[in-house]
Amino acid sequence: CIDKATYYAIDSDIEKIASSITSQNELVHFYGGIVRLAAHDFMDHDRNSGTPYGSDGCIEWNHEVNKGLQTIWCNSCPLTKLYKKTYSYISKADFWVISANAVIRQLSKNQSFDLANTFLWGRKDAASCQGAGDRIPTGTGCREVEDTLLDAMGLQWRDAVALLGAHTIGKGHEAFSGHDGYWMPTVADSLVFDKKYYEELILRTWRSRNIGTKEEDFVASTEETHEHPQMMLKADVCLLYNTDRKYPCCSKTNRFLHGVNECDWEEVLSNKKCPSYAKNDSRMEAVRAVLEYLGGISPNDNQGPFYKAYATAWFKATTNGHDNLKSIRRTCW
Ligand code: HEM
Repeated sequence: CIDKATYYAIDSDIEKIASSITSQNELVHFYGGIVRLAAHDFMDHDRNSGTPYGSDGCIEWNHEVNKGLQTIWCNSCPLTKLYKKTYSYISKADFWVISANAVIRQLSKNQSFDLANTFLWGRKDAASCQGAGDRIPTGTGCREVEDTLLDAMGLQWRDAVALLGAHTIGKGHEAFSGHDGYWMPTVADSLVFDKKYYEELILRTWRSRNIGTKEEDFVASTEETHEHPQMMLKADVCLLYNTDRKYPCCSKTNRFLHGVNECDWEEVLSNKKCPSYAKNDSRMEAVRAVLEYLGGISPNDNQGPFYKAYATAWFKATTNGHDNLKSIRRTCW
């Protein structure tokens, strides 16, 4: 049984670990890594396979795509130690989802976004999940998002767009995925779970980076990126622009900084505008979702549409493939 007291005890234990981390950069990775861990556990679900996997506490740790997760879950990692010391009577899969829920609550605006009411427990851990790593998307674009999140996991575009909004927290690492940078302009912004991901996506000039390598992605053209590069994956930018059709490209070709076109800082890309989707393209559903989660005309602080969609998508993703999960009780006694 998992009751409310246990659920919130995990939340507060994670807050305690976070408060002991003094470096902001490490804190960003601690928080971001926990949500990524839960996501990698559920993104291997394939409803069309004889081995559907999903949220089952099983990850192919040595797979390239999971690099970096071992800094969150390992014998000496605070999260793992917490689990082993106090909560090992519940499944790892449940613990990872509760931990990610805790991160999201703690980093949400006014700590108001609490996923406790939609949390279900009872996931069972799998001892092995061979091939699971091959199912996790690496960021090549929207064909891959369709294959994984839509076709295999059975989600809608609006769910996929909401889940990718989690990139508002955390960062990419040169040493792990090879994608170096934060999705947000500042480290402080990367510690807030809000709709800023969509604002950044739509408002900035994004130009292709790492062209011709397997780390192809986008970097923001902005003077605010002094402390670190601000980046987006192809899987992020393709929610608005058809980067599967044209890459390299630049999202806004008519902006200038110090007299130089923002697309032409490293490569000349001002003649390669990222194409919009045709009106009848099924991916317009993704574009419409991005616009919806902006919450109205900018600037505004309306987190409602994003939080609502995220809760729906997160529920589907974390319960996928399970049919016997239960709500948390008021008390187990
Ligand atoms: C198409 C799907 C996705 C792709 C291609 C993708 C790709 C990536 C990549 C390449 C990184 C950087 C890893 C590193 O270098 O440390 C990353 C980090 C992250 N991802 Fe995703 N991701 C996807 C979906 C998701 C989902 C569904 C979630 C959660 C709902 C999520 C949450 C995160 C978070 C929070 C981080 C930051 C990790 C940290 O700070 O260490 N991602 N993702």
